[in-house]
Amino acid sequence: MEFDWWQLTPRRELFSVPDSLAALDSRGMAFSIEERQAMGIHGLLPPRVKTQEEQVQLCKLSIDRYEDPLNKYIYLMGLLDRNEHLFYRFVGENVAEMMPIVYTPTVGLACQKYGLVYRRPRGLFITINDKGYVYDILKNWPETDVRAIVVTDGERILGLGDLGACGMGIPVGKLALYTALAGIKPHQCLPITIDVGTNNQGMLDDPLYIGLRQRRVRGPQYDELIQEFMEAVVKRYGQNCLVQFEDFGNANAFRLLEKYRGKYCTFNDDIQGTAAVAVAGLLASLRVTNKQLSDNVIVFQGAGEASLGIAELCVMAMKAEGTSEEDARGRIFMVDSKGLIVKNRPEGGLNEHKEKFAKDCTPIRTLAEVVEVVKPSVLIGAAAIGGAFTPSILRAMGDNNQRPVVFALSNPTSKAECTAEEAYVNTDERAIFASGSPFPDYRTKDGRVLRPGQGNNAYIFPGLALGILCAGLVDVSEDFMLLAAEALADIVSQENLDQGSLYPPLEDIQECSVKIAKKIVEHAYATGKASVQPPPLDTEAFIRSQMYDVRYGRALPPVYDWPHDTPKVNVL
Ligand SMILES: NC(=O)C1=CN([C@@H]2O[C@H](COP(=O)(O)OP(=O)(O)OC[C@H]3O[C@@H](n4cnc5c(N)ncnc54)[C@H](O)[C@@H]3O)[C@@H](O)[C@H]2O)C=CC1
Ligand SMILES: CC(=O)C(=O)O
Ligand SMILES: [Mg+2]
Repeated sequence: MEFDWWQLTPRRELFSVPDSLAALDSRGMAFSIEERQAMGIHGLLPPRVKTQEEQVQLCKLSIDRYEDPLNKYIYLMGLLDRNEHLFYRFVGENVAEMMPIVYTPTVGLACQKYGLVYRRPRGLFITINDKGYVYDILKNWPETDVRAIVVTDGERILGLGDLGACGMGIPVGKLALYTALAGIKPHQCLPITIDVGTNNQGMLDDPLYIGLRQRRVRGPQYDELIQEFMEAVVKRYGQNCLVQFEDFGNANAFRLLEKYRGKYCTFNDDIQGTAAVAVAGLLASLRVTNKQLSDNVIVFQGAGEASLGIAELCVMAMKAEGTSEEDARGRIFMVDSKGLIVKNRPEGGLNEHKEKFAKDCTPIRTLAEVVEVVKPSVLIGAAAIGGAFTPSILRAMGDNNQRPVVFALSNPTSKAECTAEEAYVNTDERAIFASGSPFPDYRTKDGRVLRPGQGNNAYIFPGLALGILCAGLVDVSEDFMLLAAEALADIVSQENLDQGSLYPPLEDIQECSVKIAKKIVEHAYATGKASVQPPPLDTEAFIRSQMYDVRYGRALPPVYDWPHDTPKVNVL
């Protein structure tokens, strides 16, 4: 005899009508008939029951209907608002296609138009006017079990400059990758924008601008707000809550990293995460060039967060090869907006970070001249000057090296120093190329397909964060960054290298995150820095057990979270 679904008592008392309508979104037509009955939502959905796989196919059809990437972004964010499981499954199964939308380059466009694309609340805004009340604002966030925060003050959004409160797209996008690429549970992630104003006149004049209409507050007021924020995070979520600093302006990024590292569970993604992904690419390139890192001469276009972070980690990696610090620094040349960084620069103005790489020679003004004089084997761009690697610079790299290494790391695509095609065409297809934003495959004259890898910190921060959370690591010291770089480089296969990529394919990025996390956790225990006790018997199994399951769970009976009033420490 067939079961009569109507015999189940609808549990209407648990859901008001708006509740049930909102609940519908969480899995839509995937609710079984039994679930629909029990939840009192029978009839509110079309009769057919769909599998999540079928829903994923519908997502693909839906997003493909949009030509404009910003519309694809709006579609994806809408999906995230409605149905988290489906969003993460869809993005996770289509990483190569969806990352350019959730992340660079489209997220840059979304930030520039955030007032236009903003639909529903996502993340917390803390303004300079909230000084004294930051903890109260954190208390307004409905989730109590937050383990990871990505915070920006919007001053240097990708290479697009100061976008003020519209920078919120970046923490939202980065944390979407925390879950999509490393399985960190979405409810444990909190995007935050600290709004102290913006110096971007275009934003201030824009009727759609969503932030405070004032110029940036700097000095003690700013520092006090950030300090209050850090303390409030610990008070609300515990000392193991990770705070990833993202897209702060140069001066604040370095200052705040120095101030908070070792005292709070924090890292700066633009300085440290970028360093790890670039060094991973360089380590992988050594298998093509048959060199040691210390055999290379590296020129950086840009001497900011990304470049200095990479340069310092290169020094660490060269020292690990047995090279002295002096020799290592001697192999690294940095070019900023005023030219090659040299001692006794007439204009002065070298900060302590740049000073360490200053060369004892006469000033050289342009990158082209530096390349001509220094003859680098590696050229790395992170100055947000689109097209800075001109065809003649690339040709010089090709003339001076059998396999020149060229990294165009600036984001978004419009700021890339050169395209993959330009790098290949101007070096007789000998360049070993990577870029911050994705470039399409390139077909060589003899018909091979080169798949340029994406040298983007997205290969690092999700796995790094997963490892930090699983180990309960608070002091994210530089050895963890080198370890993450080595772990990522180790994953690169000969096939990847043969296809011109220094990174594993984006399709494998979730597995990369687990491998990076494993190394982080093992090192945290080996160095006595892990606070989760006892140590797991099987590290990888433990990590996997903590990860978010994109499949729908059972909808019956309704599950209510235990009300955590106090932060839970060390338990994922
Ligand atoms: N691929 C990746 O994972 C990452 C890429 N980036 C990208 O790197 C770029 C720079 O970011 P940050 O280093 O954080 O910025 P930053 O503001 O700290 O540094 C920019 C540097 O570029 C230099 N610069 C400006 N104009 C120049 C010119 N005409 N010639 C030479 N140098 C010049 C500045 O003097 C400064 O040293 C951005 O486009 C950002 O999106 C940043 C972090 C990660
Ligand atoms: C990728 C990244 O963090 C940036 O471009 O700022
Ligand atoms: Mg960044």
